[in-house]
Amino acid sequence: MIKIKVPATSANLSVGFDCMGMAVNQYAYFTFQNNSKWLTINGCPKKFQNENNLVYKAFIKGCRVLKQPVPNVKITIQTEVPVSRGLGSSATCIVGGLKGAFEWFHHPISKQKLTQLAATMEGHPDNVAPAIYGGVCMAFNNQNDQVHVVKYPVNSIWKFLAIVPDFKISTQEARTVLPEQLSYQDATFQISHCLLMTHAIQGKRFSTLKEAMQDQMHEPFRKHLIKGYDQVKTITDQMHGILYISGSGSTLMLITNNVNDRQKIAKTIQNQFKKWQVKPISIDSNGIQSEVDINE
Ligand SMILES: Nc1ncnc2c1ncn2[C@@H]1O[C@H](COP(=O)(O)OP(=O)(O)O)[C@@H](O)[C@H]1O
Ligand SMILES: N[C@@H](CCOP(=O)(O)O)C(=O)O
Repeated sequence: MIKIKVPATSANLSVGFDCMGMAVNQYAYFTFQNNSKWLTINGCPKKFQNENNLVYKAFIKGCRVLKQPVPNVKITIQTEVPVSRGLGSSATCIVGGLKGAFEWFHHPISKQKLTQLAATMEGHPDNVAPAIYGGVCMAFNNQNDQVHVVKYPVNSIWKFLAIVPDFKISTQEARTVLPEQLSYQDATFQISHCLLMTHAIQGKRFSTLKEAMQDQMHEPFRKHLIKGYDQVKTITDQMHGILYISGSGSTLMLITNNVNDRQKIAKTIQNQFKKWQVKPISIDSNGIQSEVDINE
């Protein structure tokens, strides 16, 4: 049996639209086994238990890349990553399915190649890169469509809180609200703030990270999709927190520099949003893990 563990990811990190992401300690587990039927998929909502399942599609893509026939397979999914909440559930499926195919045919695959294939399926590399490498990553495709990944160190002072609303936002839909063009002024603002952010997360200064995490590229257009955003932003601003929309939402990610503030903010938000999940989260530094169990 092939067992694969893929971390959830929080993409964009405020000012790194489509190129920055962070792996976090919530996981999707996928197993791939021989099957007498052509396909069985367990452990996910009924509507995903068919050939359109993203894990299976990625598995097929992996088989095609290897020029191998698609085998009969039983896929079991067990996941802590909520669907369409901006925590990279689709990236876990794509990365897990591709890796599953390479393991199936005992074919090693480099992290770079896996990122390349996964980013092509996902359409942007900012979730798949940290899901594969772990930590905070910057990733982009160059003009020859080769993916570049850089992993940034993060100071252990930063504490994270995932604020997960009780409603979904599909990434596809959240991309339709973005404008088609950006002015030079906004581009300069964004580049400078993203550079500052990559510097600030390595350091300890709260005011520098807060200054850096002011996005102009997607949050102003997406925040209206998240009912409660303004309320949460007011609380976090007043209580020594930094807030950004995780991926395309609906999750809001809070950053503080001490666990006491994080706990107080969590309590205040949970009191006002009883149906939301408010949970401390930390960085996963390993990325995808896989093992083949020959006894199962
Ligand atoms: N557990 C799962 N089983 C099957 N498909 C899943 C699962 N989790 C996510 N997906 C796929 O990923 C899609 C959600 O992707 P997306 O809207 O980008 O949200 P997210 O921000 O969570 O990545 C789902 O519509 C489905 O196709
Ligand atoms: N850069 C993408 C990231 C989407 O992340 P997800 O976790 O919501 O799938 C975007 O902002 O559209």
